[in-house]
Amino acid sequence: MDSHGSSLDHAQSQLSGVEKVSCGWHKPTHSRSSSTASSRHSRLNIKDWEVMDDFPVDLNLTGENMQDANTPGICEEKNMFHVIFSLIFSKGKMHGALDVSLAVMSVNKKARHIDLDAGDILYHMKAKTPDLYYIWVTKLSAHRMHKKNEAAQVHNGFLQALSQSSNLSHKNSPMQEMGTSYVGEPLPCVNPAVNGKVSAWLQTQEPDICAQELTRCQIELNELQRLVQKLHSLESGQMINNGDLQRIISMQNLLLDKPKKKSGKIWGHSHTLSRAEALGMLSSSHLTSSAHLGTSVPSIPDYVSTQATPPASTSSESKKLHQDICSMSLKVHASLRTAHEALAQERQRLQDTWSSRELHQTTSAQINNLCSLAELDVKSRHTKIHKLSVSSDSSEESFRTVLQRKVCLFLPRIYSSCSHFRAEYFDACDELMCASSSEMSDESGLSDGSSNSEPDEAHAMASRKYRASLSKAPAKLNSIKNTGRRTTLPAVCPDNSHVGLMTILYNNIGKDLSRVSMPAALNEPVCLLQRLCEELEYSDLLDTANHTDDPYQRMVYIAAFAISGYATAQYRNRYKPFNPVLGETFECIREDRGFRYISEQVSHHPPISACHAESNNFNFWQDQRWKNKFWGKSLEIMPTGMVNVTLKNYGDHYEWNKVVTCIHNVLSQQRYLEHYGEVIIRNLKSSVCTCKITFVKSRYWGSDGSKNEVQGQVLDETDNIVHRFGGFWHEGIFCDTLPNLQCIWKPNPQPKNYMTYYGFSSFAMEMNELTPDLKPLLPPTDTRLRPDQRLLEEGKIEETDKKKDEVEEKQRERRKILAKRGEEHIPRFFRKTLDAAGKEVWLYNGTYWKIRDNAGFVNVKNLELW
Ligand SMILES: CC(C)CCC[C@@H](C)[C@H]1CC[C@H]2[C@@H]3CC=C4C[C@@H](O)CC[C@]4(C)[C@H]3CC[C@]12C
Repeated sequence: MDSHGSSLDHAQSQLSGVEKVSCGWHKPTHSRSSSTASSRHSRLNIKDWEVMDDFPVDLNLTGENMQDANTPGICEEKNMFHVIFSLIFSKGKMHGALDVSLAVMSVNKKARHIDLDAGDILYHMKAKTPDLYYIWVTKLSAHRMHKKNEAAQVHNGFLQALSQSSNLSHKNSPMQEMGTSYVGEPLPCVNPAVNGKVSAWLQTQEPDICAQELTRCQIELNELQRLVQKLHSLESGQMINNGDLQRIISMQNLLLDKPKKKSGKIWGHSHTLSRAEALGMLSSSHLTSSAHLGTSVPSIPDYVSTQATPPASTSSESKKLHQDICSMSLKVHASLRTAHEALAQERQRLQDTWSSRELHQTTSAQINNLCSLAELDVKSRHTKIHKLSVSSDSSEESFRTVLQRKVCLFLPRIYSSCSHFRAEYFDACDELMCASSSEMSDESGLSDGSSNSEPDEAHAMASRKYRASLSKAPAKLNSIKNTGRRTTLPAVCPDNSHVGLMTILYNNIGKDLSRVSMPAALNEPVCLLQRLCEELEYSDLLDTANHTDDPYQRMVYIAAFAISGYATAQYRNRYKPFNPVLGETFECIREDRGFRYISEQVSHHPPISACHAESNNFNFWQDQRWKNKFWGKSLEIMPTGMVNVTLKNYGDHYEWNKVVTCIHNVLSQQRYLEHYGEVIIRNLKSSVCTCKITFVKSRYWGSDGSKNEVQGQVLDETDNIVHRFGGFWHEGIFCDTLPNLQCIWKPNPQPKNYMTYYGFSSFAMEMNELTPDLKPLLPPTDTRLRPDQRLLEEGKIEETDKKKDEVEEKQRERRKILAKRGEEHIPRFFRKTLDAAGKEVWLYNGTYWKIRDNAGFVNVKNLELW
């Protein structure tokens, strides 16, 4: 390997901790969740982050001159990185690859972090030393630049190819068909070849606005050119040939260089005209006395006087011509402007099409490169919206807009809030940093930092085994039971693939996703309060736990319940739940499942939803708030609240955290959800056992079969594994250490045509149902009575949009009134308090069911929210 190559190896060996969630069966550290990592994160400064912006791309750069462009070693870079940047982090095995040039790259020099977001995969890396950080950033940047220039070349080649192939079609250009005279050579700025090709290209999708605009532009430009030529011929009178011109110019210069004293002071100072000025003078002066032209050359005084008093005979004609040229120029300008707009739209459309799967599968590598050009521009926008990430509990309203030099500002609390996922990342790094020398001598030069992780093969085997066992296990039948509730929605979901999310996000830079008002077509007819209730779909697992004497087995059921809440995400990535307004409530009484649930939006800034459910077997409560982090293509949602469950028979109080939910490819139709990180379940009433669940981050290089994997262990007081279980959060959980091998949980089958109904499960379909007998019992704040959500459910999209604006406006007004009075909104059914760890939590205050069961909401004062 050449010296460059070995330095790369060395660099690789030192680039630690490609972010990962370990796949092995290792024991959890019994420290309290992510607190140590959090404090470390909180020290990171927002202004230390920078999004590596697109390098200036010179469309004409060739492979050779790229070497000159201050980018030493580009060719070697190419060899080293090939088209993709390979990530190797386990004993020399190639584990993954991503196209660095298409990823959004953010760096933090101070912390030596490099993040690459390729939409499907999000890598967080940390260099061990500043030198290595520098080497890596330089290499990655150089590679990105190289790729972009390469793409630019392909783009040029593509255009050229188009121009050659459409020479014929150009002959029949619309302009000629319309009989426009086309005089002389084209204007340099309007290359008819390119124009013809572009319009030919665009015309394949007739009727195409771009083609029309361009045609009009071309016609106007030709008209303009005709006028200019007329002006020229008028001015020259077709009497001057090139030789004459030369002679005139040089003589003029001769005279000008030695101006007569008197005449040189005409403007009060001696004025030596430049060659260009001389030309201008000539063109004007010879208008004055065309009879002299070619035989005598006017002197400065002549010139000046002719400027002052142009002969009447020609002035009106030339004036008219000038006016025509002026108005035609204005027209051309306007046309070009609209053409530009049309092209911008066209580009967006192309980009959307590009995102569609079929195109991905069928296009050639060349087109691929061409599209990456469009991506270049998209990325500079990404840079600007990168800051869309924000902590929901930000006291500031806004995130800062990214600076022109693309410095990306992340709020520090994003880090301080980071869940296990980030915590693990840091732990992994630390581990690596300590591991040092032995790893450096490792042949691959890289380590995955998970020294205690199970070998890949064993892990793969285990997950295959779980999957096979799961597929054999029958689904629980409770979903098929007739509940007497509706089994479908009143209307199918709207197609929202046309909604340009990019524009929405771009126009809302600095706002939390939950605060961005989106078109109704992006919403699903449930709100977040209802979405939280959906986590109780498999409450039967809690019932089982409450009837399981063995505390370790009990824990297995609690763990399965914690995982089951994520299952619905599999089909729910196209729409966004409604954001509840402050004071909005939602109740859900399920006699069939034996629980009743109440939730309330208790805070608006930051948005916090609190909920509580009770049954004969358990109590369940949580307050959910989350922070978003936008990485350029993916959006990570980091919930911060804890989930609580108490079991009536054993007095257990389980508490656990939630993992990160990542919306991959958030801006495109390839959007999908992934959950990753670690959940630690503790029983606050007993230390007999704890449980650690790992939501395995998908490996890009893995087949789809490895997606959504979950593994867990129940550990005794001395950290011995008592039970192991695993599976997939969308397919089920299997435990092979229980007395009989058992499928502990399997999601209910989806209802018929679920994709035309927002991907809802049967349970979700039942959420917003409003029956006549229920209506009078609900408080007016109940989500079921929210008019915009109801309209959406009925498929009335336009009306929903209007109503949604009204509801949101009303909320703003209420807030203003409160602020004026210096008052604060006080939630009705939940109170804020501190838990044992000193964390702020929202607990049910017991009043909701009291009112409902006694006086009824019609007899008490309620908020009027809509
Ligand atoms: C722009 C739109 C159309 C994209 C779709 C965004 C959807 C997928 C997002 C918006 C809000 C998100 C939810 C916000 C909060 C939580 C609570 C957390 O504990 C689990 C994930 C969950 C439930 C998220 C799932 C994904 C979600 C529903």
